[in-house]
Amino acid sequence: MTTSKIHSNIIFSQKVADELEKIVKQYPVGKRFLLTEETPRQLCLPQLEKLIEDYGIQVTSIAGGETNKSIRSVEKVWEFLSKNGADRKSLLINIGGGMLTDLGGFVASTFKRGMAFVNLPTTLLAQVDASLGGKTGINFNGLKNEIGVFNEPDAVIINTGFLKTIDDQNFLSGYAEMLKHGLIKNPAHWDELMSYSLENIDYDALQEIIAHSVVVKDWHVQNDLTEKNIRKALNFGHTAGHAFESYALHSGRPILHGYAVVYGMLVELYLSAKVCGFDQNQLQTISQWMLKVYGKFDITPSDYDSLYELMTHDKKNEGGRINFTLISEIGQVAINQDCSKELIFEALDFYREL
Ligand SMILES: O=C(O)C(=O)C[C@@H](O)[C@H](O)[C@H](O)COP(=O)(O)O
Repeated sequence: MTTSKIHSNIIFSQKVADELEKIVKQYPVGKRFLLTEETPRQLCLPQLEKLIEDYGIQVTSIAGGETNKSIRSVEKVWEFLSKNGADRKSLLINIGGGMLTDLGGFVASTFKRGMAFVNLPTTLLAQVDASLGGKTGINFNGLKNEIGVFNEPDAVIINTGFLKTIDDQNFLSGYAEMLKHGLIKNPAHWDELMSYSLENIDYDALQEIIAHSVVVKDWHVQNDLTEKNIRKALNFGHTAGHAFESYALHSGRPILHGYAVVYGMLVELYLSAKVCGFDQNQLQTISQWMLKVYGKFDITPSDYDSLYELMTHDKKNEGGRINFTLISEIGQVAINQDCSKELIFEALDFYREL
C-alpha cells in the first residue's frame, strides 16, 4: 500500500513529499511554514529538503520532550510566525511526535485566531492518536494538556516508514494507544495486537494494523469532535494515566505517555471489573501481559493522595466527581462512570501489588 485514505483528510503514504506538495502549492509564496523538533529534523526532514527549497518553506524548531510542551515554546513559534509575515491565509506544517503536533496545532489555531495546519506524525503514538482528531494544546501548571482547543488539522499524512527512526520505548508508547483502541472498540484489533511480535517488528504488517487503529480513533472523533459523549471512550486509561504521567514528571522520574496510559489502563481495568463486571480472569491475563511488556512505575500508598488530586483535574469530570471511562468487556465501553475515592485507592492497591 503506497497511498490510501481513511477519510478525506487522513492520508497513508510513503511519498510524503508528493502528498505535501499538493497541499503546499495551494498557499501563497512566503506563507508556508514548517515546525519540527530536533530528532525528526535530523531523521525525517532530509526527505523534504527539495520541497522546502522549491517552495521557500520557512522552517523553525523547538526542543522536544514533555517539559517543552509549554507556553514558552508556543510563544517562540508565535514570534517566528509574526516576524516572518504569517497571516490567516498561511499554512503551518507540523512534523514530529505527539507533543509537537499537539503544540503546533495549538499555535496554528490561535495565531491571528487561526491559520491552516497539517500534521506529519513521525512516531507511532502520533500516527495512531495524537496527530488525529483535533485535540491541540499544551501542559500548564503541572497538568497535562490543560490549555488547548479542538481544531482538526486540514490533513494528516501518515508515513509508516518514519517509524524506523524511533526507539523501542517510543514504539511501545504508541502501541499502548493501539491497545486502548482494541480494548474500547474492536476485539479483532485487540487480538491482532496480542499476536503481533514486539521482538521482531514487521513493518509491512504494521501499516495494516495502524490503519485499523486509526479507524477506531477516527470513528470516535467523527461522532463527537468536542468530547461531549462517546469520544470520552478514547480517554480510557487516561484519568489515572495522566495522573501517573504528571506525578512521574514532578517527582523527577518521567515516563513516556503511552507507558503512563498502560499503568492507567491497569487501574481502570480493575475499576472496570469492580463497577462494570469486566471478567476477572481476563483482568489477570491482561495485567500480566502489560506488566511483562511495560514494567511498572513504582508507587507507595503515600503517593495515593497526590495521584487522586491529579485525577480531580481530569477534563471529563463533572459536578465535582471523577468520571472514568471503563469497559464491561473488550470492545464494550461505559463512559461517565463515577468511582468513590475508596475504590480508586483499592485500584491503586491492585496496581501497586502487581
Ligand atoms: O482523542 C481523544 O479524545 C483522546 O482522549 C485520546 C488520548 O489518547 C490523547 O492522549 C489525548 O490527547 C488526551 O487528551 P486529554 O483531553 O485527556 O488531555
